[in-house]
Amino acid sequence: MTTRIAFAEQTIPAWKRAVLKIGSSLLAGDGGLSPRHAVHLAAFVHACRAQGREVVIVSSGAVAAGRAMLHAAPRPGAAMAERQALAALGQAKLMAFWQGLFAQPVAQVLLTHDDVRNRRRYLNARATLQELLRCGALPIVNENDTVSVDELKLGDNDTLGAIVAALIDADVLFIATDIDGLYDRDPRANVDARPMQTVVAPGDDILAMAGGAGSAVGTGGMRTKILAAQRAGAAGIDTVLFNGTRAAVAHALGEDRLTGTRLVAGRSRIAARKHWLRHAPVEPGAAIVIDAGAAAALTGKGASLLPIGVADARGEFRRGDLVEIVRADAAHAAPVARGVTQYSAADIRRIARRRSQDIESVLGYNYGDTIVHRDDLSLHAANAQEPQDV
Ligand SMILES: Nc1ncnc2c1ncn2[C@@H]1O[C@H](COP(=O)(O)OP(=O)(O)O)[C@@H](O)[C@H]1O
Ligand SMILES: N[C@@H](CCC(=O)OP(=O)(O)O)C(=O)O
Repeated sequence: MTTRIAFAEQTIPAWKRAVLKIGSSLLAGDGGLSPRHAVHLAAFVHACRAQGREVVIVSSGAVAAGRAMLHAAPRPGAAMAERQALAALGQAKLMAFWQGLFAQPVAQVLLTHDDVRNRRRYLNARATLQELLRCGALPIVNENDTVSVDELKLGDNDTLGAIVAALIDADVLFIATDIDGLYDRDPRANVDARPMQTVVAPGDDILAMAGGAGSAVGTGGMRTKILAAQRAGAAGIDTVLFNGTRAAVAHALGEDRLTGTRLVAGRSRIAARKHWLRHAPVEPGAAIVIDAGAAAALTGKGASLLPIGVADARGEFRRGDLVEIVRADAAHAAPVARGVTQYSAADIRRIARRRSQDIESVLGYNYGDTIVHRDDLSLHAANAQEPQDV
């Protein structure tokens, strides 16, 4: 009998914020949700939080939980409406299941494709997740299956994990599954499949190694995990695949020791973000108009843009749009920078030249002290004092 070659242990870089995606294959037992593997994953999350690290869970399992409530068997190819109904039945069970494994409050976050495609909803989802982390809750994300018809569907929770990782600016995406990691061939069909321990910038050759789901409850298989790693990598985020059925593996991971596959992003997070800021289309005709003092603060001090240095807003744009930042004095006509605005044009006209502390009293609400945060801002080449990527 041939024994499959085992993965060796490797150290992964220290991280502060992570997404942990947990597949149905780890949660669904014979009679619905089973804590058998989940307890080890909960212990991993607990250990990370005890070290001051932040974790957002992306958990599958609603469909499997709903199915168990109806005592129905898995049906590959079940109609969309059937899966949606099962998810609606099982989602509350899934949250109760996780709450039973954690002392701190868990928070349910359900997302569809629309929530991340639409810039404003994206920002609102991000703000909610950040606030949940700040107040010490444990966010547990799933796809909002009830309303996810084809064009809204993210498709699988591996993709959702990558999207959430980018959304919260995570350092790493952990994907817990029922196999030790990525092999160079589908290990179900090939006993001599070889472990892939570290892959830098996984491309199509790596995708070609990955097959479909391994169980009746899993949906995407290794292929969607590699696609998720590519998506996370485009945002500069590493992905780690590990076997969530093995308590010792989950325990070691809490100490940055990995037995599994590390898929390393081909670019840094800052480079990915700056690249997007520099190349994404801006709102046509829209600009935030700033004074000379603000221009000096942005270009010379690397500061965020505050309302005190804003003179006006040009054109119409909404919170979350990417807009040009220009100087009020006609002698400096070229744009200074571009950035993602936290406030709409209408709001900016009302809070221009005001102190950040006054935003709330002027608008009746506030989205923070800055009009454009430093991280959401890219200086134009003529002003840039930071290296430009391509
Ligand atoms: N090249 C490969 N390396 C590792 N696993 C693979 C590969 N190709 C296909 N698989 C299958 O992918 C399965 C994991 O995906 P899936 O069943 O969707 O689980 P989950 O519910 O955790 O998302 C494994 O059990 C394995 O059978
Ligand atoms: N949203 C679905 C999960 C879909 C999914 O991608 O499942 P899996 O392949 O097990 O991660 C559910 O909660 O059942």
